[in-house]
Amino acid sequence: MRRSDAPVQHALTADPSSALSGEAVVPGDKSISHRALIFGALAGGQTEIQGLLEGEDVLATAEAMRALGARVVRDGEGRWRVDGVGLGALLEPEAPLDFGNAGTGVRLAMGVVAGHGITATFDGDASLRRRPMRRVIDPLLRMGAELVSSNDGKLPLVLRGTQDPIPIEYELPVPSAQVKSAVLLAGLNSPGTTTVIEPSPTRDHTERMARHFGAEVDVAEHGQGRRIVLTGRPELRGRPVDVPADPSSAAFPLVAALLVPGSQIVIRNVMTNPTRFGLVHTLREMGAEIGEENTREAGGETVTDLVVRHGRLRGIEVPAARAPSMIDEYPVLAVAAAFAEGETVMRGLSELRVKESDRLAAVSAGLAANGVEHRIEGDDLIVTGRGRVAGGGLVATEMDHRIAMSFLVMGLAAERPVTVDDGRMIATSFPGFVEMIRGLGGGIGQGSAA
Ligand SMILES: O=C(O)C1=C[C@@H](OP(=O)(O)O)[C@@H](O)[C@H](O)C1
Ligand SMILES: C=C(OP(=O)(O)O)C(=O)O
Repeated sequence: MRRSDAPVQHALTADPSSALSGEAVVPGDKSISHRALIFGALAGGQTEIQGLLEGEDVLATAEAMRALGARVVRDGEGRWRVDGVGLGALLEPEAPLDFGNAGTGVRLAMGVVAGHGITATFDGDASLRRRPMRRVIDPLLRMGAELVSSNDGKLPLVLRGTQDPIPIEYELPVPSAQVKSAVLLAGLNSPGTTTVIEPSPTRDHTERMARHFGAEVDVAEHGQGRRIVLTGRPELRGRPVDVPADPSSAAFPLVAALLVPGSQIVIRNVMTNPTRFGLVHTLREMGAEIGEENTREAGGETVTDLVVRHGRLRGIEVPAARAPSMIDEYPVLAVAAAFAEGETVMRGLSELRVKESDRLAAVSAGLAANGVEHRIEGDDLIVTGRGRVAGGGLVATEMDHRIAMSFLVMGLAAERPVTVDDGRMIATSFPGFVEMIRGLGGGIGQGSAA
C-alpha cells in the first residue's frame, strides 16, 4: 500500500544495474555553500564563489541574503558573486524569509538576524515546519534576541535581533553544527567573546570560514569535544571561496560502486575534512576498498579523488561518537549494511529523528519494504545483512532527499527494482543526481515499478 500521497508521476525507479564505471561528478559542499553566501553577505566588499551547490536549499539562502541587503549574482555555472553589506549593517527584510526544506539555512540565518537590530519572519516547507527550532532559539534569547512569535517553538516564527548581542558561553545540549554556527554567527556582532563548547566535534566549516573572512577564532580540545572562542566585531572582508565536492553527496555513488558487482569509479575533488569523513572510515572497516589519489589543498580544505571498487562488505559496530562526522550518511550506510554479511550495529542515532524526516523511521520502513531484516533498539539501528537484497519495494520519501537517493542506490544493487514515491526533494541537495548515476551506467527512470 502507498504510504504517502505523492502523485505517482514523481516516482523514480532504480533497476538492478550492471557494473558502474567512469567519473562521478558531485556538486559543491552544501554546508560550505550556505556559509559562503552568509559570510559574503556579512563582509564588506566582494566575495567570489566557485563551485557553489546550486541546490534548492542553498538557493533559498541566496535569496534570504538578498532580502537582508546583500547583492547576490550568478556569474555562470557554480560561479557566484556576493557584494556584502558589512557586519552590523544588514537590512530588515520586507517579506518572510522562506527556507524551503533547509534546516541549515534557516538556523544559521536565525543566528545572523539575532545579532542585528532587525526583525525577520522565518518559514519553510511542511518538513521544515516540523523540525525543532528551540535548540537555536534558546541560546539566541540568552544573547538578547526576542522571540516575537512562533508555532510552539517551530516555524513559522518571528525573531527580533539585537544590535548589541550579549557575549555568552554556551555548552551545546546536542552535537549540532547548526546550533554552534547560529551562536557563533550571532556572536560575530557582539562586543565581547562568544564561547561554544561542543560535547563532541561537529563539522567546523563556520569556524574555518570565519577565520578565512578575517575573524579570530580559537579552538581547543575540551574533553571529548571542543571549546570554540570567537572574538566579536572583527572586520570581515570579502574573500574568494572555492567549494569542494560534498562528501555527503559523494556517499551515493561511493556506496553504489561498492555494491554493484564489477564496478570501478572515480569521484573527484571530494572534501576529506575529518569532521565529515566518518562514512569512508566506516566503509573501510567493513572491508571496502576506497583509494585516495591526488590529495591536495584547495580553498582551505583537503580534497582528494576517491577511487572505489566493488567488494564484499561485512557487518561492524559503528560507535555513537562517530555519528556527528557522518550524520547525514546513515541512510545510505544502512543500505550498504543490508548488502554486507552479518550485523551492522549503528549506535547513538537520536539526531536522525529530527532531520528532513524521522530518518530512523523512514530507513526502517524502506528496509522493510525491500525485505531487509533489521531492528531499532532505543537510538540504535541494527541491520542484518545477508550479502543480497530482494528489493522490489516502494519506499516513502517523506520529503527527504537522502531517503530518496539512498533507496535508489539500493535498487541499483538489489535483485528487483526499487521505487521511491517522490524524487522531487533530491533537487534540494543534489540536482543532477539521476543524470550522474546514468552517466556511470546505472538505470534510474521515472515512474513506479512497484
Ligand atoms: O551545519 C551544517 O551545515 C549541517 C549540520 C548537520 O545538522 P545538525 O547540526 O542539526 O546536526 C547536518 O545534518 C546538515 O545537513 C548540515
Ligand atoms: C539534514 C540535512 O540538511 P538540513 O538540516 O540543512 O535540512 C541533510 O542535508 O541531510
